[in-house]
Amino acid sequence: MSPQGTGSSAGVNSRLENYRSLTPAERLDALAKAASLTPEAVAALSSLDALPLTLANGMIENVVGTFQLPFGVATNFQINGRDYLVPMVVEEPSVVAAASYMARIARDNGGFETSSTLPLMRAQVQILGLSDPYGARLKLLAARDQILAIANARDAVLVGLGGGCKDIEIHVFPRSDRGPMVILHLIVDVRDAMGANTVNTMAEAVAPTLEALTGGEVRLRILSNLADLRLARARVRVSEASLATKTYSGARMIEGILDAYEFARIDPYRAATHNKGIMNGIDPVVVATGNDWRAVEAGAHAYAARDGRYTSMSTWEVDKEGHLVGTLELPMPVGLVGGATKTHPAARAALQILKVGSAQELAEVIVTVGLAQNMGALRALATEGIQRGHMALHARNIAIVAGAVGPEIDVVAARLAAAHDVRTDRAKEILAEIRG
Ligand SMILES: CC(C)(COP(=O)([O-])OP(=O)([O-])OC[C@H]1O[C@@H](n2cnc3c(N)ncnc32)[C@H](O)[C@@H]1OP(=O)([O-])[O-])[C@@H](O)C(=O)NCCC(=O)NCCSC(=O)C[C@@](C)(O)CC(=O)[O-]
Ligand SMILES: NC(=O)C1=CN([C@@H]2O[C@H](COP(=O)(O)OP(=O)(O)OC[C@H]3O[C@@H](n4cnc5c(N)ncnc54)[C@H](OP(=O)(O)O)[C@@H]3O)[C@@H](O)[C@H]2O)C=CC1
Repeated sequence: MSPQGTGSSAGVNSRLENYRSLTPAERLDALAKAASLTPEAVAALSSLDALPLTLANGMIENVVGTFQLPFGVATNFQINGRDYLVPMVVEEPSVVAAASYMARIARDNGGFETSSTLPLMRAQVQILGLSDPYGARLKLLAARDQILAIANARDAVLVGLGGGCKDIEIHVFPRSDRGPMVILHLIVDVRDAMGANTVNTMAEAVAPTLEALTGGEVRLRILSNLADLRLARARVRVSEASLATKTYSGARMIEGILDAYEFARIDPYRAATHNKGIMNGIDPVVVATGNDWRAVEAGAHAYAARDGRYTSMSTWEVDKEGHLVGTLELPMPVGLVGGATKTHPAARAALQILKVGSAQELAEVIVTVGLAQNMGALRALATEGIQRGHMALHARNIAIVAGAVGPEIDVVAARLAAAHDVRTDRAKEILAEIRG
């Protein structure tokens, strides 16, 4: 069986109909054709040894083996008029399905729109032992060009690419439990890198000069994961009609989504779960592309608390035409070079599937998937509840836990889902019946 595309204006067609009903091998074949994958990328995705031990041993310490996770592809994404197939590495069922479903609805409404800022990262240098922190601030500001020159001397490659240290900021904490603190921020355009190593090198390089300029003593020299100058944004606008189901009207769906959003906006207990739903979309793409998901998580949650109160990362509202409008803006420090992006063969294959031309474009795609995932979860929660769709897909996991193998897995899962009774003990009973 082969999926049929329904056409798209440019390059890849992400509308792969019947994709879910294929076998993994057939899906990979269809993906290879749709995304024109190289034989190396196909081999990396089909191999049971996608990360050879020799490579793994070079990546971290005390390696004893490798750990595999499912690699799926979300379909239907259209962003700024261009189609994207989205690689997602995740252990949780219903995430890829929900992203694909919401992308399908968005696609029928013109797709997602995105934008982003320049890839600017912050490195912090902590200066202690000062009795005149405001005086030190002015000395540092006066030496701005000297500090930029020292930082940029550490990365000729980056400067040659148009990046490098562009500015400094001084943050003064006149009183702390450890005395006055002056924190110098290096603002660095890291181009297509995540940039942590790059900015850390620069922070360490400028430290002796900062001590000489201020008479203080430098302690920490490290990037900030609150990358609030490196933002990616996504917006979706969908009609009432496109949200309607057999059971719920579009108007009821929108009211439910607005109630759910308001709950997350005012209550941090709900906001944490709402935002986890957003990260359900974001982390799998970050992991698939070999990027640092801890950095992305840290930045996203810190940004959600930037006004001093933890709240929803996304917003949901209704425009004058009655359409539901969702937006998401997050720090998105991800790269196409550096870290594991070029080391891990499957991460290289993921970037080939995405066909992004810059780290900024990758960041925009990732934030879009987060917004789609949020819409999927709210749509389910605001009406039928999460369990029907999620547990039906989780049933296959439960079948495996109960001991089902091969074709038994789908048979047991289908019976669990049909009875809306997805439990391991029930799965064991069904398995015993099948095996006679
Ligand atoms: C799960 C669905 C999509 C089913 O929804 P459905 O209405 O049963 O789906 P459908 O069978 O009508 O299919 C519609 C589309 O969904 C996709 N789809 C549907 N099934 C599959 C599948 N098996 N494999 C691949 N794709 C699938 C696919 O794109 C398909 O269109 P097509 O392209 O075929 O024309 C829906 O119930 C849903 O979106 N639920 C939400 C799921 C979710 O949010 N999961 C996250 C885990 S729960 C959590 O951790 C977060 C949370 C919820 O706590 C966050 C929060 O509280 O805010
Ligand atoms: N708190 C945190 O989040 C921390 C994270 N990390 C880790 O740091 C790693 C990411 O650091 P990162 O600096 O991105 O990685 P790398 O140092 O591996 O790569 C960045 C370098 O690649 C070179 N480069 C080549 N082409 C480009 C291009 N187009 N754009 C930008 N740079 C280019 C640059 O110079 P050159 O060729 O001269 O190297 C640049 O300095 C991740 O593994 C992360 O986990 C580390 C410390 C802390």
